[in-house]
Amino acid sequence: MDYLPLFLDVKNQRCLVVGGGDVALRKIRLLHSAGARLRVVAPEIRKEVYAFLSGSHHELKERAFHPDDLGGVALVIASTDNHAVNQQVAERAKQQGVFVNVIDAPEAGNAIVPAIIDRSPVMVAVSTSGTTPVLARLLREQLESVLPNGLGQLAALAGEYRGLVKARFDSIHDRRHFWEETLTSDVAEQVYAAQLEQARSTLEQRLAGAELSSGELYLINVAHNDPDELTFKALRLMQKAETVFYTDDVSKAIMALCRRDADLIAVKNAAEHEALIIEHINNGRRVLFISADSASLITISSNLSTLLANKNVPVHTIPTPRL
Ligand SMILES: C[C@@]1(CC(=O)O)c2cc3[nH]c(cc4nc(cc5[nH]c(cc(n2)[C@H]1CCC(=O)O)[C@@](C)(CC(=O)O)[C@@H]5CCC(=O)O)C(CC(=O)O)=C4CCC(=O)O)c(CCC(=O)O)c3CC(=O)O
Ligand SMILES: NC(=O)C1=CN([C@@H]2O[C@H](COP(=O)(O)OP(=O)(O)OC[C@H]3O[C@@H](n4cnc5c(N)ncnc54)[C@H](O)[C@@H]3O)[C@@H](O)[C@H]2O)C=CC1
Repeated sequence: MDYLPLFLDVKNQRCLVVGGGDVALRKIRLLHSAGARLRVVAPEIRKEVYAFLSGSHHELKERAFHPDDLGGVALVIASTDNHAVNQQVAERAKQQGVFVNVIDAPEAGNAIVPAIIDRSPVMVAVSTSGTTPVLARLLREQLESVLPNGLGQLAALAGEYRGLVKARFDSIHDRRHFWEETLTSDVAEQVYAAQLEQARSTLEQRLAGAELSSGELYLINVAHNDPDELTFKALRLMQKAETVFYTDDVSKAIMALCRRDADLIAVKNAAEHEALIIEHINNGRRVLFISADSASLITISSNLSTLLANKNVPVHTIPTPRL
């Protein structure tokens, strides 16, 4: 990882943009929409910038960059069309310990502006670490087309209820379960259909009536060991599972798609882990057993089915067994 992705609160923070051309305008709009106080320095500043930054808490200076411009700033964008000037701005900013984004030479600076999907409060940012900005844009466009418009409203609504949900469920595990179910339930559909009041009442009903979660078991065979060959269902379950038992023949690329906070347990001899698997399920956890070896999956599947008989535990097997 060459860059650390982070979301910064720049409200009321002084941010310096050196340059006042097309690219600078794009960055100025972005900083402005995040509530920054701007200082723009350039011999020629596009007129849109004046129209845009009319408030008194912004400073516009129609002259070349001077190192004193860095005084008191939280973040710098070097966005002139003069490579040497951009380098100088970057050097000075880094000397002063201020993060700087350089629009014509990312390696000269230490911050990158990503392609952004803004469904505030939900934000998605894509970067190619400066290698291929057009790819970042194309990915952003693809993601835009699959992310519902109402995503921000859903997050805002859920945010209002976090305190109540915390009070309702003692363990983080049950809270997580509640949110995973709720955020993929009718509540989400109602928010997306702009029926906010209805969504609110459905959420409240779920909160009032929700039972403590029961465990689940997912059995996935990844014979191909290639992430591109995974089905949507396999991926969804991999991202739901809180405990993952895996055999060492599963590729790293596939394991990387499991949820980040899952407990990963390496398995040599599946039979030795059956009791532990059952224990996790009985504790209400969603357990995944994943292997590239179909024989070991068939064995564990039939052993666990016997042990779980009459327990009403949902079991999902992928690929679906053919009769
Ligand atoms: C390193 C970075 C610096 C930074 O942080 O600004 C950078 C650098 C450079 N961009 C160049 C060119 C173009 N950039 C765009 C567009 C975007 N560029 C953005 C970010 C970044 N660009 C950062 C890396 C992001 C990452 O990690 O991937 C986006 C995502 C965000 C934004 O700027 O707001 C925004 C898309 C927003 C969106 O649509 O969502 C287009 C137009 C297009 O694609 O339509 C072109 C013209 C096509 C071309 O020439 O490639 C050049 C060559 C200049 C030249 O040749 O003269 C350099 C310099 C170099 O690479 O050396
Ligand atoms: N990061 C990105 O997304 C992209 C970066 N680029 C790069 O960005 C560069 C700038 O592109 P544009 O904004 O379109 O150029 P532009 O010509 O519209 O603007 C250049 C600006 O730099 C200012 N400037 C020049 N010398 C200065 C100095 N000493 N101090 C302060 N300001 C100074 C000018 O007054 C002008 O406002 C291009 O040369 C290209 O290398 C181009 C496209 C996309």
